[in-house]
Amino acid sequence: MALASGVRFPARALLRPWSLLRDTTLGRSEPAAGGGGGGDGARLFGSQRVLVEPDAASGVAVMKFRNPPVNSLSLELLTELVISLEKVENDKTFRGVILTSACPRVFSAGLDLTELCGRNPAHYTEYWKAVQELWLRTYLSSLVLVAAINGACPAGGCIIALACDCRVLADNPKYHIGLNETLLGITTPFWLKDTYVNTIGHRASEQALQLGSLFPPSEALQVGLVDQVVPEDQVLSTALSEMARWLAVPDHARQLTKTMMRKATADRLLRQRDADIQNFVSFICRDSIQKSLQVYLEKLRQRKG
Ligand SMILES: CCCCC/C=C\CCC/C=C/CC(=O)SCCNC(=O)CCNC(=O)[C@H](O)C(C)(C)COP(=O)(O)OP(=O)(O)OC[C@H]1O[C@@H](n2cnc3c(N)ncnc32)[C@H](O)[C@@H]1OP(=O)(O)O
Repeated sequence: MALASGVRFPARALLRPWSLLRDTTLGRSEPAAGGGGGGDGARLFGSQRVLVEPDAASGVAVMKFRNPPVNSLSLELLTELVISLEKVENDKTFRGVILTSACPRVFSAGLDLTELCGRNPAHYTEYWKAVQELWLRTYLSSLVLVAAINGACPAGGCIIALACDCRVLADNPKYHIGLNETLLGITTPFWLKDTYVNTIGHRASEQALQLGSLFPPSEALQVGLVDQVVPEDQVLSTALSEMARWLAVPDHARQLTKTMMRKATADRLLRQRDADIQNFVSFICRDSIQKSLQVYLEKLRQRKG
């Protein structure tokens, strides 16, 4: 699939990209933002793991991750998110997207650890390209992106939220957000570190990244990781109000300003994408890293039982 940033998608997506977008119940979905959703528009954008509720009247689409139980970012979910975002972005009806979760209590558990364990280098290469692609597409999107964080938001979940223009978090002490990679025995790639620094500053990032801090809502607000913390049942309505505030600004001026603010960070990755992939693959293939990840995954599984 030819995308602006040059990423190649899984063979099945390359052969039949829309095979990933079959399904769905989308035509029957609830209107997103004050009516007008559903119908053919919804059918056009949604997929099995990404539910899209478009509202042509407001120009806003609500995009819900639907990869139970915890919206882990599998290769399929990453691919479907990129395709859905691209389709919304290419439809001039839309000026904004709200990213949220259709799974209870979890926004996203981050990268799918089963994609990082026990696979071969070709798989890791394909997977990391898809991670890069989603980040570039969200971080550089000309649309206004608002994260309506209605659940736990560790690691890769936080990365998606950080790429948005604005973050609204539900006020539930269980809904932690942050980059906890070090606790898994892995490190954060430089471009995600840069995004963290851009959001919460150097000193706070230095501490939080090394400690693998996951912040409860009040602390996330205090450190500037999120912009608003609101009662759980008001997350979506607050995200829609935030969206209206951002959409009140003329698109061209806002988009140019966004590009001006984000270009240097994105360019750092764009200049060395292949090297970043190679770094990732050789890092993740190390026996010690594989062992750490497997121990972490096993702990997660046991915690449940
Ligand atoms: C030198 C060069 C360096 C280059 C760069 C190198 C490396 C880059 C590193 C890449 C960055 C990685 C970032 C990541 O995103 S790693 C993923 C980190 N994620 C987490 O730590 C979150 C783990 N999950 C949780 O904490 C919880 O699941 C929860 C999200 C808080 C939800 O809790 P709960 O509702 O109680 O659900 P369970 O814990 O019972 O989970 C249900 C089910 O899901 C499985 N699972 C959970 N998270 C993941 C995951 N991320 N991937 C895959 N599977 C996951 C969990 O094991 C349960 O499965 P079973 O039902 O089979 O037991």
